[in-house]
Amino acid sequence: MLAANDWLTIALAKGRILPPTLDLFEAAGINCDEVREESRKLIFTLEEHKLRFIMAKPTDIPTYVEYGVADLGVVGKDVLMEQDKELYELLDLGIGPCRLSVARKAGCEDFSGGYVATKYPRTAERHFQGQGKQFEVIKLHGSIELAPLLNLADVIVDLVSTGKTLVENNLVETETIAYITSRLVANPGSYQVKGGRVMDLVNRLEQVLDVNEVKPC
Ligand SMILES: Nc1ncnc2c1ncn2[C@@H]1O[C@H](COP(=O)(O)OP(=O)(O)OP(=O)(O)O)[C@@H](O)[C@H]1O
Ligand SMILES: O=P(O)(O)OC[C@H]1O[C@H](OP(=O)(O)OP(=O)(O)O)[C@H](O)[C@@H]1O
Repeated sequence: MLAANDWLTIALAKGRILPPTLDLFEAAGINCDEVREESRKLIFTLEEHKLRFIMAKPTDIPTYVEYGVADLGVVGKDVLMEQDKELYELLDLGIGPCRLSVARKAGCEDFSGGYVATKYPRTAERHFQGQGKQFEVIKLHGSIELAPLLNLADVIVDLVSTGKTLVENNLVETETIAYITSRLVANPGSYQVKGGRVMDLVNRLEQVLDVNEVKPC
């Protein structure tokens, strides 16, 4: 008989990375139909696989995993870099490819210092401190591209994928800080105690990723 700790709880990010995450789990043999249905349910129990999915905001995923209420989580590298928690990063899932970049208004001078608007204050600080620039970070929660247009900030640090948002707002990308994809992360304690189950899932996902040949972004 399976022991209680043969159950795994996985925190999944609601939003744009949820559909490709479910695609991946399905390809690994885990039927996610119930999770895909339009619903306000936040916890899904998959008895057959002894899995529990919890649906959380992307930026909260590391917290659920850190405290061990989720054994595993799927979250963007952008969030992991910003929060820098003690989690094990087990797999690059290749989902949600984009880059974290610096951008400014087209035609403006290069950034030598000033105001930086971003959802990622710690990452931005590390970046500009490393360049020895004098700056002040303004934390925003979305539509970051507004900041330079309204002269709230000289530059932004934000995610770029197609580049459409920058182009449509007359902004230009000047530096790439990091290439981003979503990662499978583990609570270190869960990794020790539930190693067999965790590695079984990792192996299944790895096989799917091998078939799909995740390309570096
Ligand atoms: N334009 C994009 N293209 C591809 N991946 C992206 C893009 N924007 C964000 N991502 C990735 O998807 C993750 C989740 O983004 P999503 O837009 O769903 O949530 P969010 O805006 O960060 O959070 P919230 O919904 O709480 O505001 C990000 O952490 C990042 O890794
Ligand atoms: O290069 P693109 O393909 O245009 O994508 C980049 C945009 O996507 C994200 O915003 P999101 O859609 O999550 O909205 P938000 O501004 O509310 O965070 C990101 O913050 C950029 O604004």
